[in-house]
Amino acid sequence: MSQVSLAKDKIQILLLEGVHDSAVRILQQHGYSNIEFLKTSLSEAELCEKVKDVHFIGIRSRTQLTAKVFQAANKLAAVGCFCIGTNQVDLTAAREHGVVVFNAPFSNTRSVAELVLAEIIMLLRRIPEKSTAAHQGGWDKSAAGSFEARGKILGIIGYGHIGSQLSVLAEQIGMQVRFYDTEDKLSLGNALQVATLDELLSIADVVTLHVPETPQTQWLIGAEELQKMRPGSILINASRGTVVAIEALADALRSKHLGGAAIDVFPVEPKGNDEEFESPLRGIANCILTPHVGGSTQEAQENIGIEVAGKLVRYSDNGSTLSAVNFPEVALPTHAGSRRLLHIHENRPGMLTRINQIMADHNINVSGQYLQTDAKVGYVVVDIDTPAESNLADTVLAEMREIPGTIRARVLY
Ligand SMILES: NC(=O)c1ccc[n+]([C@@H]2O[C@H](COP(=O)([O-])OP(=O)(O)OC[C@H]3O[C@@H](n4cnc5c(N)ncnc54)[C@H](O)[C@@H]3O)[C@@H](O)[C@H]2O)c1
Ligand SMILES: O=C(O)CC[C@@H](O)C(=O)O
Repeated sequence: MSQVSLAKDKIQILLLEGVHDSAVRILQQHGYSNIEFLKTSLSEAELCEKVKDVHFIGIRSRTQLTAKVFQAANKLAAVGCFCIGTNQVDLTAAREHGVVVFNAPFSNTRSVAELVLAEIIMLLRRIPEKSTAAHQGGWDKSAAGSFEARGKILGIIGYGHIGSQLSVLAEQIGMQVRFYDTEDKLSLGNALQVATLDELLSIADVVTLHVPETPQTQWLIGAEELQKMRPGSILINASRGTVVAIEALADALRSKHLGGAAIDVFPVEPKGNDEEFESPLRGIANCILTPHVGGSTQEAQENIGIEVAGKLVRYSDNGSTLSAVNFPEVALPTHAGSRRLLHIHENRPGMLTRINQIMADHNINVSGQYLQTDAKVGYVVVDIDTPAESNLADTVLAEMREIPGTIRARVLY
């Protein structure tokens, strides 16, 4: 057996932020037993120390994988984001270090959509403040300021997986859906796309945000945009905390320009359940504050665990990068009966020729070859017919590593 391919029990896996047990189960079922499981996230300094020996890391939304962390992570092959958002990972730095990043693009979509639908109804009925009053011994039995959702206009910003799923659910309770997206989107049911954000803000009774965190969505909703919303209307944000200027929102709620808000994500979130949550929104009436739990249901977390752990296993066992978010995608058949070599390199001309020259020099029979590139990175997978006990794969790997522009190369177990 090759000296350079790592036995599965030597492959170190670090799972952070209490990812669901289903992830551990899947990894163990596939022979990966060297798993460290932590309930919390780690700071950059802690990560830089910890990742030195780690081959695979699993995180959720709190752990920041910065360029510095990738610099320290010499052995890291892949990152699994056990969530939808990948803004917490420096995807460029990961790619430059040959680290493949996976996520779960729709495992918690339904959970977020259901929570937002519930919040729409609760806020239109002013339930948060009535409930708070009742807990304090009050009895606010009144219809003033309480409305049905039926017939109201729901304005969705970002009509992707979550936005469009919510659109379907909201129509089922009689809401009229309008949406704004920077891309042309297929409208589901009777929903209609509007041309500008301003138009959406000026017509909607409820505005809800479902955009990713990008430079374009940072502070997308500030004081000016809030002023453009209809008096008494409602704002919901379960996307990312940097999308809404939170002080401006607090002002708009205190002045009663807005009738209510539900916020699940914040510019700064506590690192763990023991840290105090600070926000200018605390104590404001008709404002639901939730601790970033839009996707936190048993169903979603279990599915995410299975999906992302499965992607890590397929990459580790087979080299498959299908659905990676920062890497050329290659879907590969299994490689029973051959040794599989992976070569990740800067996308320069002539790389494949050089790899094939090494095979020719050793008179190796190549039984399969796969190449995928993007603007920056090339990914070549080569299956070679060589007996398991031969050290030829090690020799070839060593020579492949010498090719200028090589980022990372390995031979699969
Ligand atoms: N609160 C939670 O627990 C939770 C759970 C899951 C996802 N999220 C967040 O929700 C976001 C959306 O998830 P999704 O699965 O629907 O993503 P998605 O990629 O399917 O959809 C995002 C949509 O936003 C649109 N968009 C991008 N920039 C825009 C802009 N500037 N203006 C208008 N539209 C814009 C895109 O074209 C796309 O249609 C995720 O990126 C994540 O940050 C939060
Ligand atoms: O579970 C999490 O930490 C994040 C959930 C959500 O924001 C996501 O991006 O999927």
